[in-house]
Amino acid sequence: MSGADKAALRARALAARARGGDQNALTRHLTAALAPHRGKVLSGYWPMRGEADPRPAMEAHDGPLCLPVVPGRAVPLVFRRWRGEPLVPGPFGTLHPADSQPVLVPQILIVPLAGFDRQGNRIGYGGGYYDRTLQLLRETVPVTAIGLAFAVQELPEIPAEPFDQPLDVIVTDRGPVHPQG
Ligand SMILES: Nc1nc2c(c(=O)[nH]1)N(C=O)[C@@H](CNc1ccc(C(=O)N[C@@H](CCC(=O)O)C(=O)O)cc1)CN2
Ligand SMILES: Nc1ncnc2c1ncn2[C@@H]1O[C@H](COP(=O)(O)OP(=O)(O)OP(=O)(O)O)[C@@H](O)[C@H]1O
Repeated sequence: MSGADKAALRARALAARARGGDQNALTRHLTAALAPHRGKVLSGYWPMRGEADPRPAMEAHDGPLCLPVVPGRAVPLVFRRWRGEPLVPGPFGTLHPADSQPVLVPQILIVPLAGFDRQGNRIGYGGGYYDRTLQLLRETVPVTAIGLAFAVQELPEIPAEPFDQPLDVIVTDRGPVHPQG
C-alpha cells in the first residue's frame, strides 16, 4: 500500500472515531473480554484524542496493570507497572508511569487504534510501535492483543503489510469482532 493510501485510510478512520460511540457498552464488552484473563498482567493505555477509554475495564481487572512507555524512535514500547500513581508526560502527548516503576511484561494488551478491519488488521498513528512490540512479545511469550475501538472505526479492508501484527480480537461498543483464521 502506498504511504498516501495508508494516510488516507488513517484520516478516514480518525474522522469516524471523532463520532465516538457508546462508552458504557464498550466498557461492558471489554470487561467481559478481560474476565477470562484474571491474574494475568494487563497492559492498558491512557486515552488521547478521542480514543475509546479502556480505564473503567482496566480498573475492574483482577491482576497487575501496566501502561506503555515510548522509550525512543523506532523501538518497541516498554511497559511499567501502574497502581494509580500520577503519570508523567512522554513523547507524542502520551502520559506514562514514572521511570521508578518496575517494567512488566504484559500477557494481555489493550491496543489503541485509528481503524480496524474484520481480518484483525489495524492502523494506528503510523509509528509502528505496537507492531514492533507485539512482534517482540510474540517471539517469546504467548500474548493476547485486544484492539479497542468504537464500531464506527471499522474499515472495509486494510491491506496487511509484512510487518503488521494482527489483533486477536477487536472489542467495540457493538460487541467483539473475532477475525476468521
Ligand atoms: N493512548 C495511546 N497511548 C499510546 C499509543 C497510542 O496510540 N495511544 N501508542 C501507539 O503507538 C504509543 C505512542 N505512540 C504514538 C506514536 C505516534 C503518535 C503521533 O501523534 N504521531 C504523529 C506523527 C508523528 C511523526 O510522524 O512525527 C501524528 O499522528 O500526528 C502518537 C502516539 C504508546 N502510547
Ligand atoms: N516489527 C517491525 N520492525 C521494524 N519496523 C517496523 C516493524 N513494524 C512496523 N515497522 C515500521 O513502522 C512503520 C509504521 O508502521 P504502521 O504504519 O503500520 O504503524 P501503525 O500501526 O499505524 O502505528 P502504531 O503501531 O504506532 O499505532 C512502518 O513504516 C514500518 O516500517
